[in-house]
Amino acid sequence: MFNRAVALMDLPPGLEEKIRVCNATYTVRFGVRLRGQIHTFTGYRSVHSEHMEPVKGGIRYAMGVNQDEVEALAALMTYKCALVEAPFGGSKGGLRIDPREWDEDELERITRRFAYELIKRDLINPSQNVPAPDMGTGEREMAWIADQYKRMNTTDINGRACVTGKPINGGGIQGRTEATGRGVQYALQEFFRHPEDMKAAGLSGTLDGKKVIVQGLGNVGYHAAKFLSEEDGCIITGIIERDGALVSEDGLHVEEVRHWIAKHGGVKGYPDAEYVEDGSKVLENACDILVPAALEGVIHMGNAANIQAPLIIEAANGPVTAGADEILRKKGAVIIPDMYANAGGVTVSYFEWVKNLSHIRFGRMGRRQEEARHQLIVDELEQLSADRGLGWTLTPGFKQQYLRGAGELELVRSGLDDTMRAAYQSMREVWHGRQDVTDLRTAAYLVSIDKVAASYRAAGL
Ligand SMILES: NC(=O)c1ccc[n+]([C@@H]2O[C@H](COP(=O)([O-])OP(=O)(O)OC[C@H]3O[C@@H](n4cnc5c(N)ncnc54)[C@H](O)[C@@H]3O)[C@@H](O)[C@H]2O)c1
Repeated sequence: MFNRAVALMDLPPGLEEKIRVCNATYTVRFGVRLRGQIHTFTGYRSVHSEHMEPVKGGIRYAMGVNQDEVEALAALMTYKCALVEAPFGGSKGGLRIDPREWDEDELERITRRFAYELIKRDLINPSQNVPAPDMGTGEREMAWIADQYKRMNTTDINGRACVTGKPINGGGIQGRTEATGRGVQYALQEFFRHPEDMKAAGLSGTLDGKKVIVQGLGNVGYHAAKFLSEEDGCIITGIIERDGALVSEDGLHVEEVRHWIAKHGGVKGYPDAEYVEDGSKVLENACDILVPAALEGVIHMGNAANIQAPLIIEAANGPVTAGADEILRKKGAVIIPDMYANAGGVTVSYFEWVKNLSHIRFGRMGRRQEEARHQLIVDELEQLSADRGLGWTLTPGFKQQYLRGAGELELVRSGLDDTMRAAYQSMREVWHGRQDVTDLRTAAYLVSIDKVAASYRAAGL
């Protein structure tokens, strides 16, 4: 898919290869004494592109983690950050572990040891490499990593910015936990503002009443499904989880299904819905919008022709394989690509990082006369960015809300909404503006590779 895009670009000779390759991948194997014996774990941190630093990307805990996967995900982070103008290069990390096999104390020891290995090599560092949550990790793991960094760098005043997705009382920012799911919602809201785009998928009207199937009720899928059903009137007709799927044409109650899973360990037995043991078959059910929000490669050459959804939004990273992408495009389905669709997480991570580095409390100060102070802070942040060539930009909505003394959550939401709208506009200008571009993924690649190339050209190699 990268190749399809670069074939349409006029890059200087050799730059395409420089952008494509992953700069470095560090593999770590470490032992932790647990349950009376030493267990050896394998982890990775891959840096795809350092055209901007720090580099950024989540840390995933899953048994399927391997070098190829983290490198592909690190590359995706480069393009994602460029597309939403978060001033970072791309990185990704992973630990080959099934987190459900270990209790909390054990996971803390494993996480701290993994973090130690990465911190001592500057692969976790506020100015060089800043991880975030991904599959199998969340704010708890990020808090352990931040604390580990602090212990090893006691005098680093910017230490909190070494990782994002932290809990609020540990230097996090409001709205980060749900940011990726919220971004999926904003992306769909933006798509449904454009009749021409809806028409391309054979859809019309608004999100209200649209039938949605979601795969994965984890961090991303749960929040996306919750917001779409509670705030936009979507009907969640299918939820696919590890142990099977639930189907109900009348709509599933996302919060209740989530509670059921927490209590029973899976969806099986949930009342008032049909249970389908082979959950992946439900990806093929008729609906208006399909939201794969769990694993990569779930829509492949083997099932792509059977997918009935006219609109697929890639909430997960890489849920549609390259072969399936082609089949779906030929069928006329529209795919909102991962590099845009799930960029809400890194966008709000960027706000958290800026908050940590600026040592400024975001949000309401309580008094009208604070407005002048807010203006000063905005001016100072922009000046700092200009002086140091950091490329920080405060979006117009964010600035407006900040100046009127909005709370932190409002700031985060408006900044995220601005970002998702602007990035969508940049993709759709290419999608509709060029005869040789017929899909949003190619458009997204063109926009982002162009930005990465511009950075390399400006910096020199
Ligand atoms: N967390 C973030 O901020 C973030 C940001 C960008 C992209 N992503 C991507 O979104 C995807 C999901 O991440 P997450 O953070 O929500 O992970 P998570 O671990 O919170 O949730 C994953 C969910 O998928 C379910 N699942 C696992 N195997 C499944 C299967 N075979 N069939 C159906 N469901 C299955 C799990 O039970 C779980 O509910 C990943 O591709 C991740 O890279 C996450």
